[in-house]
Amino acid sequence: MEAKKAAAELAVAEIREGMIVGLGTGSTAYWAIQGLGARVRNGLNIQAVATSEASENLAKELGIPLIAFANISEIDVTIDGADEVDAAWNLIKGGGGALLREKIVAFSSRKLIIVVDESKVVAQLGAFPLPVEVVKFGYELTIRRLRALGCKPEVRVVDRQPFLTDNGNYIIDCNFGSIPNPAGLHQAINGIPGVVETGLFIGMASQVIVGYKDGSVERL
Ligand SMILES: O=C[C@H](O)[C@H](O)[C@H](O)COP(=O)(O)O
Repeated sequence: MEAKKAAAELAVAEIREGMIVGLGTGSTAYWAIQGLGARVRNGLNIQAVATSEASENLAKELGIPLIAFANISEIDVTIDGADEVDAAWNLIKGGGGALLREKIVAFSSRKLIIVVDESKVVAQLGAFPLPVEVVKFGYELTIRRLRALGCKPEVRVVDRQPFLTDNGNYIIDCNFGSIPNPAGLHQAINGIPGVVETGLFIGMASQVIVGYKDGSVERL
């Protein structure tokens, strides 16, 4: 917890008066939203957009003002977590199932700050099963096409029910073991009809902040 919190707090320190801020999802982004809430209570004037219903609810509880997407063209800074980060700052995201909204928000963000603890930093992506969001229609066929790309795909199940994203879709966790060519794989998966988006974030991170168990933090 200390590692995630320390990384999140350093990211929150970069938020300035008047910014539009993207709120990530997950246990590390949670600390960033808490930190932002504290700064808002101390008078910081910002507006936020959220990458999940959970983060939106948390922002509301903390009194962080939210702005509709219709009223903005760009987000100044988004702070979000990741499941894996490689040396080129390519990411696997979606462990919490929020990858589609996260990618939509990240794509329109001038700056994407990724906050992780040290366990997420890897030499090569792929030990963490890659989350892929797919529509329900024909998902059995979509899974076969995913398997043909060399992974062991599994429909994500929570409480013995297929997990549904905030968008009403399934998540297929694709265990590749290792992903030597993240950009190529992202393209191949997104080429399968039925796939909505992959959890591979290629060249999107502008900054990576790593927290360590002893509470220290490092910018990569
Ligand atoms: O869908 C969830 C997101 O991509 C999270 O940012 C990611 O899974 C990391 O979450 P956490 O900070 O809880 O490890």
